[in-house]
Formats: sequence, C-alpha cells, structure tokens
Amino acid sequence: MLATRGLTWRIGEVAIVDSVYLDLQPGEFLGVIGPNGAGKTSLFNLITGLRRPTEGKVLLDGADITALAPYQRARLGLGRTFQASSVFGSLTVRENVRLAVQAHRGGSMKLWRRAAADREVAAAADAALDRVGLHHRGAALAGTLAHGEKRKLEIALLLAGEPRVMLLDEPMAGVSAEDVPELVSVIKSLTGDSGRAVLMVEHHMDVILELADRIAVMHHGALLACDTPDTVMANATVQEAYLGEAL
Ligand SMILES: Nc1ncnc2c1ncn2[C@@H]1O[C@H](COP(=O)(O)OP(=O)(O)OP(=O)(O)O)[C@@H](O)[C@H]1O
Repeated sequence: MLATRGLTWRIGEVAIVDSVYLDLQPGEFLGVIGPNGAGKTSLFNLITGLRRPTEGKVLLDGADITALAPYQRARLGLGRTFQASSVFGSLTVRENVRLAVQAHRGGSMKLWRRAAADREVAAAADAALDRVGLHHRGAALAGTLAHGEKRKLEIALLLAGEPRVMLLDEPMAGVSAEDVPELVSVIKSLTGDSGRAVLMVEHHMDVILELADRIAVMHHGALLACDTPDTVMANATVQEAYLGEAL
C-alpha cells in the first residue's frame, strides 16, 4: 500500500534518514520507534511530502508519489495528524471537524445543492466525532479541551479527510496516564475496518506493543529492524541501540 524505497535525506554529509525501505500492507499497523534524534519525524516528513528526499522514492499503491506536494498526497489518501496549530481554538469541536470535512470535499459542492451538502458535511463530522468518542464535546470550544481530548480531535480531523493510510506522530504526547488507555482503544479501532493502514511514531513502548502488528526500529537514520514485536524485542542489535534507555 505505502512503501519507501531507499529513502534518504542528507544535510551536507550527514544522512538524517539513511536508505529506508518500508512496506505497509492494507490494514496493517506499523509502529516506528528509535532513540531521540534517530530520524523518525524526518522519515514522516519525507513520506508526507513536507521534505523532499535526497535519494529514494515514496510509493502509494505502487505509484511514485515522491514529487507530489503534501496536499496532493493527502488527496490520494495519505493523511497525517494535524498539529495542534491547525485546530481553531475559538471554534467549537464540531465546527472544526465540519471545516475539515468541507476542506476535503470542497470542490464537489455545488451551490444549488448547498443544503443537502451541508447535511452531508454535518453527518460526516458527527461520524468522525463518534468514532473518536468526542461527540459529547461537540459544542465545547476546541481551545478548552484537555490534552487527551485534543489528540482525539486531531484524529477526528484526520478522519474527515478519509485517509487510507494514516500517519500518527506521537499521538500520546502530553496525554495524562489515565487518558492513555482510552486513546489507545480509539487508535486501535482505526485499522479495524476498510483496510486502512497506520504508521505511528510513539515513545511509549507499552502503547507500541499493544497496537503494532510490526515494529520498525530506527537508529542514526537507518532502519535497524522491521519485524513482529516479539522478534524485534529479542533482537540483540536493537537492544544495543537502546543501551541505557528503557526498552
Ligand atoms: N532541518 C534540520 N536541520 C538540521 N538538522 C535536522 C533538521 N531536522 C532534523 N535534524 C536532525 O536530524 C536528526 C533526526 O531528527 P528527527 O527529529 O527526525 O528525529 P526523531 O527520531 O524524530 O527524534 P525525537 O524522538 O527526539 O523526536 C536530529 O539529530 C536532528 O537534530
């Protein structure tokens, strides 16, 4: 579904991302881990098109999308979580999601069928809010949400774009321990239907182990291992890379 082929990003002589080959199957959940500075976010940026690789390719359904802009990749079904800055704090949660649905469907809405389109947008937004368990907070101002709720809203905004491949960059960041299990179950449900694939960077190993079908380990920009959780955890090279860090 999503693949990278020798994906490389150099700054001067330094390879921040070093010849990474990844394959993501439909319905698969791939966790990306690695010590701080390993290149995980940079890899994400290359896949979503925020950065252009020095070498290598990104493929979606076998088609080379390396030269496409982020919005073009999003249209093809590659979505990443919105950063908090793309949430309008002074609008309600429901209004934020409706805007995201509208932005996604924009071109197809003719003025004469405006009322019907509005109903469709509202229904899609409500479905996304239901999906992440935020329906009851629809009328709250987005700026007043707690961290865990904000992360859920970011996922709802992503769902509004109907992505086939979702990239989540540290979805647990800033979330209090008591909110983690609920967010994990929301994220778990994302691959449950429709063959949607998820690529997730996350520092919490317990979260990765609960969610991931396979784990890719990055170290100094390169892929150290990419395998089932059990195999990766038993890998001596991976343990060495994490020496001094809790794995
Ligand atoms: N624009 C840039 N210019 C120079 N160096 C950069 C740039 N972006 C990233 N780096 C460097 O590349 C390396 C990888 O950074 P990156 O953020 O991708 O790692 P990461 O694995 O996501 O780290 P963390 O887990 O801390 O978020 C780091 O050493 C970082 O300082």
